[in-house]
Formats: sequence, structure tokens, C-alpha cells
Amino acid sequence: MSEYLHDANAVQGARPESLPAGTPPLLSLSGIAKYFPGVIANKDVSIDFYPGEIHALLGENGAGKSTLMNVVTGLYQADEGELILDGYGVTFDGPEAAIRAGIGMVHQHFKLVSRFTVAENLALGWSETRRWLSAAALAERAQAEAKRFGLDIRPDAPIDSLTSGEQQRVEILRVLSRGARLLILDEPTAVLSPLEVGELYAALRRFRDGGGAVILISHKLDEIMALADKVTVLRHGRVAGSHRVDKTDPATLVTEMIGRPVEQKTAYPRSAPRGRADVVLALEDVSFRDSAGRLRLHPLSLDVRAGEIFGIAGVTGNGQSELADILAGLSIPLSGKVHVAGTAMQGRGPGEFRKAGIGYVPEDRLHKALAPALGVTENAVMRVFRTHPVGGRMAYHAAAARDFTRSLLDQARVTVADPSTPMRGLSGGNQQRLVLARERMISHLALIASYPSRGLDIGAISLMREALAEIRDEGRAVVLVSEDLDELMALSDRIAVLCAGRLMTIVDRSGFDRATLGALMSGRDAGGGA
Ligand SMILES: Nc1ncnc2c1ncn2[C@@H]1O[C@H](COP(=O)(O)OP(=O)(O)OP(=O)(O)O)[C@@H](O)[C@H]1O
Repeated sequence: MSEYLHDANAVQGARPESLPAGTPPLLSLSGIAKYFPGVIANKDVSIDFYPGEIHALLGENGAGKSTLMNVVTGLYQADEGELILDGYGVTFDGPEAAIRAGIGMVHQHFKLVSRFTVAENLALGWSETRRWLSAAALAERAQAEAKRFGLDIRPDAPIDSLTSGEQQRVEILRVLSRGARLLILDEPTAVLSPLEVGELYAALRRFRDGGGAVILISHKLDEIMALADKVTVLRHGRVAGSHRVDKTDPATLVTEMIGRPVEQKTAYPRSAPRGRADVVLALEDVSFRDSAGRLRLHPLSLDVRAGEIFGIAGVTGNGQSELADILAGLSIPLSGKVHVAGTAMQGRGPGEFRKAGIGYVPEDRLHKALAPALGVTENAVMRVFRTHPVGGRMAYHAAAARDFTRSLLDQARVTVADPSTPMRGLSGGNQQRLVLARERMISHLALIASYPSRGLDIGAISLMREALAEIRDEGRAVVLVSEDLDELMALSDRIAVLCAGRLMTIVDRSGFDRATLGALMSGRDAGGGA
């Protein structure tokens, strides 16, 4: 165990070196506790957040990071402890009170109105916006705010025409222009292209250097090491350690977070030679248009074979999710044919795809794979409730459903005190773990997994990757959609690259090359041409 663990209390409460002596914390949490029925989400949490500092929060799925931020942003009231802002004890009776006090949060799911323009969305946050302001005046004000914070935006563009990175910039700008001094970001780089990641880092550093405080929730150790000044690790709801980033290292943080080191594999060799390679999924000239009439997929053909991991690479929002929805029967193509194990699937819905043995972990798990208001049990059995032993013969067997749920929770390594708890009471990462375990169970032919690492802690990512390799070794297929080239190259047998809804190429493992794949993802060929 590292010396830094013993050092934790010494760093806790220490001032960052760049601040003038005597600078008080902007926000101090003192002995915060938050309980849910049967769950200690936070206990004895004391952390100081200073101006001019990026402070990362790290912890396993369910460690209590989101709950703590919900307390800080006034969504929950702490059951014990105190929030001290600028030296004074405060209570926030709701998120508006926290915003008025200068605390703003950028969520993973942006809270923007998709049909409104950027300027209109920004204006929604300005309390003094007058009703009669013209579009031109709103755009002018938006541009002025963008300039003030050094964030590049297009005031007249509707939100739904923007990339995830552009939407995030609008969200950050909205929070900053409402006067935030403490900016909280929840896994902000999960949906960004490498270029956008660089721009976000620059914006956050600028905000910090101007005296702002940032809390960064992230599972990515590289990101924390590159961007943060301090890091606090939460474990089972409590502070396990707090460090200056330049005085710690990733291995120490992982051990502190999980209680043991986690091996980061860069390759997943087959346990046995590849057997028969029947085509399990085939697309023939498939295209797709969204509800707003935009062509999201240009006609493309591909096949996925048994015993392979077929990677799909691309910057988020280039047609991958649409393609995955089609492969799982959730969306109907505009043109072309879909075959599952040689059977044409025209006119068949997701239930038929499931019966054929296709499991699906969609990008938006909470809304496409789960019923958030229903219990954990209902969600666990959702895909098997008509099959023995849970269902069948027009009956639902509650005891069998409970047993099934228990075994699924064990496999997913999720602890739930009461399985009748609504699904939305599970942490984001634990929801993801449950969907993965459930879909794996029904994937007799193939599992389609969209961004399966998103939201998972480092230990869960390693288990998830092992699980995908096992599915492949058992002779089933995996379609792995990811923007992480390291993940794709470590696991895939072939990689297809999508850019602007076009299939750029399909490369075999022997031809994997980071630079070439990266160039194709951004619409250039290997030689740099457009
Ligand atoms: N509304 C709620 N009702 C019941 N339990 C809850 C609720 N919100 C959170 N919890 C529980 O509190 C614990 C902490 O969850 P939290 O979402 O804060 O974890 P997290 O660290 O943000 O995890 P992740 O990395 O998966 O997002 C978990 O056991 C979770 O199930």
C-alpha cells in the first residue's frame, strides 16, 4: 500500500501551491452523510474545493460520487454534515439555490432543448432575459458570452444539428454564463472526439487559471493525471484518500479505489483456434434516415461471422448508434436487407431479433434498455419473462424471477439491498453492468455492444472485456461499437470505420494501424486526403 494513503489526511485540507497564502476553500464538505433505504451512499465525507483548482473524484461504480454531487448541487439534502461556502454554512433547498450560489453542473445527458437554437438555449438560463428580445439580440449576447469564456459556438444552429462536443460547449457556457464559480462535470470526455477532448481541457484550464474551481468526476485515470490538480478517492461512500496529482500515480489510485491492483490487458488472445465462421448478421445496401429526414447511414453492406469480434470505429454521432439499432431490430432501415443467420428480417421487431439470439447493449441504456421507474427485478427479467422458468404457459413465476434476478446481480457484481428498488436508484455504472449481464445471457448468436465501457469503473471495464472475449471464444459473435481505438484494437478481429454515415473501410487485424484508423474516423484517407 502506498505512502500516499497514509498521507491522505495531510493533503486533505492543504492549499494548492499556486494560491496566495490564506486563500480559503470555495466550498468545504464537512462530515457529509446521505442514506437511502438499506444503503449508505455517503458517510463522513470531508473535502475542500479551492478556487484555481481542478479536483477529480474517483471511485468504483456505486461508490457515491453522483450522490455527493447531488448534495452539492441541492438536488438532495445531506442527512448529516455541513456545506460551507466561502466560509459560511449553507443549505440549498434545490438546484436553483445552488446555481444562485455559483455552483453549476454539466451532466452526462445534456439538459438542452434539442429543437431550439444555441442562443435560445443559452437565454433559457438567463434570469433577466426579456420576453421580447429578438433572435439577433439573443445571438449577439450568446456570442459575447462565448467570447468572454473563450468557448466557440454557433448561436443560430439548432442543438440537434450539433456534435456532442459542440452541445457540451453550449452546456458549459450556459452554466458559466449563469455565474458559476464551481463547475462540476460528470465524465465530460465520454462523448468527445480526441480533438474535442483537447479543446475541453483547454477551456477547463482557462477557467481554473481565472480562479474558478472544477470538480471532475471521471473513471479515466489518464484524464485525471493529465488534467486534475488534486484527486479524492471515494470507496463505499467514504473518502479513501486525497492526493495532489503530482504526488500520486495510477496504480496507487486503483488500489485505493478497488482494494487491489487491476491488470490492464492490451490483447485478448483466443483460448482455442477459430472454428466455423458462419455469417450470423448480414447487411445488404442498408441505409437509414432519422425522424428529422436526415440521411444518417448511406447504403452499406457488411457481414459479421460467428466467433469474431467485429469492431465499429468512429467519432460519436457518425452513424454508429443507428447502425447498432438496425442490427438489433430497433430501427427499420430506409432501404436494403438485414439477415440474421440467413433469415431475412424485414418487418420483424426487436422481440424477433431477441428470439433469434441477438442481445443488445444500446448507447442510451437508461431509456432504450431499461425501464427506470420499474424495479430491478422487472428490469432483470425483461427479456425472459415469457420463457421458462420465469414465464411460459401464460404465467409469471415471481419466485423464479427473484432467483433469476439474484443470479444476474451476482454475475454483474452488483449489490442491491432490495431488488424491488426502482432501477433509477442504481448508480449509472451498475445499471450498465446489469444490462451487460442480461444481454449476454440471451446472446446465443451475437451480442451488439455500443460503447460498453462508458460509465464503468476500471475493474468493471476489465471484466466486460474478458466477457466479450469469452463470447467470441464460445463461437458467438460480438459487434463492438466504440470510439476508443485502444479498446477496439485490443479486442476486434476486424474493424469497420464509419464517418458521416459512410462505411469508410473494413480492416483485418493484421492491418490495424492507429494512425490510419484515426485518419479514416475523421474522414481522411491514410494519405491525409479528404
Ligand atoms: N435515488 C436512490 N435511491 C436508492 N438508492 C440510491 C439512489 N441514488 C443512489 N443510490 C445508491 O447509492 C449508492 C451510490 O450511488 P452513486 O450513484 O452515488 O454512485 P456513483 O459513485 O456515482 O457510481 P457510478 O460510477 O456507477 O456512477 C449506490 O448503492 C446506489 O444504488
